[in-house]
Amino acid sequence: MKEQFYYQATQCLCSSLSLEVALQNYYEYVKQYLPIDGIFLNIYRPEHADIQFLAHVNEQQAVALDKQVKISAEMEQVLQQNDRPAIRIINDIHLDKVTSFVAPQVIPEIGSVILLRMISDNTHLGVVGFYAKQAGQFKPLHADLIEPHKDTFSLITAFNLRGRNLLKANQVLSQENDNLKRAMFSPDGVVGADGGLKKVMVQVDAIAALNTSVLMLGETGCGKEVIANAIHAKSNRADKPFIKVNCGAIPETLLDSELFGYEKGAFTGAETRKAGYFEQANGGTIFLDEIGELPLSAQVRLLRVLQNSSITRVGGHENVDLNIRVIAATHRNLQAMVHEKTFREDLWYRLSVFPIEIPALRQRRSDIPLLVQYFIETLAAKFNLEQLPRVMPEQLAMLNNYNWPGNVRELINVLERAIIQKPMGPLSFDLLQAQPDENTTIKTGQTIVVDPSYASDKLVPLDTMIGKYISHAMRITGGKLYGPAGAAELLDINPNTLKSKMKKLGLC
Ligand SMILES: Nc1ncnc2c1ncn2[C@@H]1O[C@H](COP(=O)(O)OP(=O)(O)OP(=O)(O)O)[C@@H](O)[C@H]1O
Repeated sequence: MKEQFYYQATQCLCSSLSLEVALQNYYEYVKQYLPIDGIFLNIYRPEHADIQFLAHVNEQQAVALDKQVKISAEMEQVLQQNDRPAIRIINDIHLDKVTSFVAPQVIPEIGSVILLRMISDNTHLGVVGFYAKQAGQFKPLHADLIEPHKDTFSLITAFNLRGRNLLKANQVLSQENDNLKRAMFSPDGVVGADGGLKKVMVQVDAIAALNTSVLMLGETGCGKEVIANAIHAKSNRADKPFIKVNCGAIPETLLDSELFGYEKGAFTGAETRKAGYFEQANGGTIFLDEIGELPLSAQVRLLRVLQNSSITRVGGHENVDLNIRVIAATHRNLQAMVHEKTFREDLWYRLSVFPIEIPALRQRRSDIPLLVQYFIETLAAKFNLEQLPRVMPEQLAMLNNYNWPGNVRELINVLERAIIQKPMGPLSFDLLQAQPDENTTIKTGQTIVVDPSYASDKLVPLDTMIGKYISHAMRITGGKLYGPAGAAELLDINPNTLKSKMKKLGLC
């Protein structure tokens, strides 16, 4: 019977890597042979002068514990006596100084207990306590039954402690990793805030708290809106609206009503009063993207609004006072436009109080690996991938060397395409075959070879060709359709016509 009991009980103890689960399985088995109400397991930690409870099981629960009980120097002396018996029956807990002090602090209802010492590498590791709520429950035959389990208990506890230490080390590492990421990715979602955009972020920090207008300059897709967002998030308007207006995407005839709103009955179809973007942004920040695309007539009205800090809705007479911070952005050379008289000088002065120039991605290549990692994580979450796809070094080198005319937006598109094609990775990237020269910009009318294989006698349906050509243009612009250097401009077609063509061809 003893062998059978030993065998079965050992099997239970080795049934799980989780201490409390193993202990529960063990308890369920041995309680058939012992008058016990529960089992606890603790270790002695001389370096902390305490006893740490690791697990407790009883009829109701099986829990992992991390509870420490400080002990006196006198109690420590007792624990350090190596000649203490391997197993002891304490039928009245009050008769044992250490146990009566320690055990009730974690498990209040102990009347009697059998303590099984665990030894590891010749040192006292701790004890397993088989307890009953009532006093006087245990006999030597009970101790005889469980005494052979002490080595197995010592072993699984030592392993569990090693596991816990590894887990702690892992948690520390992952915390450090998070801290590093936070430092790299900055709380406002600006990747490279500590790298290639450091100078920009110094300017952001300097200007955020003020109400000064900011003019954001930089190529398309380089992150002007991201930085505008960061300014807003760091300002005392952070809990107020941030309204983005793409000045290049609003048809000239609708500009006034979109920007300044309208009164009921102002024009056919104006059935109710509507607040424009400026009113919606009141108290917060308005981000006027593609400001260089505003026609001259609209520039005058914008200047007036900025000077008076108020608007008048279309069809109305009342002035609506505004408290707004203006951030404008453009990829154009506004100063040159001022010289060409396509941008008003007075508006330029008004907007360019504090210009911030965002460097192009190719001017801060050191941010590319960070951006790649960040967007792979973002896209993996978007596509519900369980594992992050890998990027092989030679592919990363390719991304590092590429010219990035569409900047970060193009990088996101390249990564998204690669992930869609091979979600498990390793990712390979489909960059523009001909790497544009550093100083080359793509101009309207420039020849683009879409796919040389079509330049043969074998003809394809016209829509296929058009679809391919549009996709190619979108790739070049990093997905930008509207505005200067957008696909519509490159293809010399009205953006709305292009959009509907894309819809028809299933491209968007
Ligand atoms: N530093 C960055 N950190 C994280 N994401 C970025 C960063 N820069 C750009 N992005 C991402 O790249 C994309 C394009 O950025 P954004 O819209 O800010 O560029 P933009 O310069 O305003 O473009 P456009 O001139 O076409 O309006 C966005 O999805 C944005 O989230």
